[in-house]
Amino acid sequence: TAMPQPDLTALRSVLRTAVGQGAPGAMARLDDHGTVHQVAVGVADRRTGRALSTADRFRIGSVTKTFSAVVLLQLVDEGRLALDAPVNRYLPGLLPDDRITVRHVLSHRSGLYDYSDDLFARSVSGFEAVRTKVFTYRRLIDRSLRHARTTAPGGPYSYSNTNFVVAGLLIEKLTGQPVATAYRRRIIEPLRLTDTFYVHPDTAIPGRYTRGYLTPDTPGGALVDATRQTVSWAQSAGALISGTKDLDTFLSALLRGRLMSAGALKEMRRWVPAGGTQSYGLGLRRRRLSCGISVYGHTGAVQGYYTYAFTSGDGRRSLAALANASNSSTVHTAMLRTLDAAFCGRTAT
Ligand SMILES: CC1(C)S[C@@H]2[C@H](NC(=O)CCCC[C@H](NC(=O)C[NH3+])C(=O)[O-])C(=O)N2[C@H]1C(=O)[O-]
Repeated sequence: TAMPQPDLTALRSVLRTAVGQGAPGAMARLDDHGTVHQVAVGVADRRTGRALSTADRFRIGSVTKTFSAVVLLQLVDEGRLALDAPVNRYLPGLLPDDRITVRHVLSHRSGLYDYSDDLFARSVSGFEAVRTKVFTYRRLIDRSLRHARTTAPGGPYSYSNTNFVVAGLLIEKLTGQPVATAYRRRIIEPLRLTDTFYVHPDTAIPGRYTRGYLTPDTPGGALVDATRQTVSWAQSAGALISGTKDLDTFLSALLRGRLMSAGALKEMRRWVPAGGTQSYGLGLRRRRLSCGISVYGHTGAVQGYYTYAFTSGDGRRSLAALANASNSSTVHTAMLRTLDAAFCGRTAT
């Protein structure tokens, strides 16, 4: 079925609402069959008042999980990884249960506890305690294993950053390279993503970027400039830096089958329920929108930055949206409506 025309008036209005709800800035880049629409509202820097631009780079949080899943599915295509093999076959002794498979990890059905729940129970002090810290993957996994598992392997979806730290370990073990090299050689260079970087443990965002602001838990508290951080608590689960153009390019290429075999993409799109109108595949979300259209991609929430990167089933209409705020359910709820404006158009309810 033909997709409704995007509603650019609604898109601009939604971004203004997000800024009205406390985000210093909000922006979106919509690539509709090659016709590009770009909207930016508010500021990239509260101190200087510099206007936000869709050319500004930002931290994409868990959209990183989709990049990590792509690398591992390419390794499946290369015959170097089996989705239904135990993780411990590749990383002997890592996990306390040989029944946890690679597929369980990539679909958040491993039962591994999410260590970040402990880290950020108190948003600002939790962030300040780790913002310049450098963790090893194994230290993060050790933090998770101190807790009981949330489900038996292969049980219901239960989102956990720990799963994509395991994914990072698998990438490094199977490629013999750091994840930065795997992202660069397998995705960034082939797609010419000139705004996409993995700089961990460096805290600086290369080139031109928007600052990111963490909303404190106490209502009315001062925003915290969270721009400078290692994101070492997340790494292969959330430390990539990118831009709106690159995210549109990446999601479109992914859904158009340019990053892996048709078989591997089919595996990536085997869905499990993930709450509400969402499903989860392998490092990939599917959201069914108010008009019944489903879109494919991932959201990201890292201190200071909310990212929304989704494309249509045929990969021909892609939206990348960003608010330089976080820990704000009102901003997040507003920003989710960029998807309805972009893909449902005037039929959005
Ligand atoms: C499932 C999510 C939303 S959370 C998960 C991951 N981000 C994190 O796990 C960081 C959570 C702390 C972020 C922080 N929140 C707090 O400190 C709350 N106490 C803030 O908002 O700045 C990511 O990114 N994912 C999003 C995803 O996949 O969409």
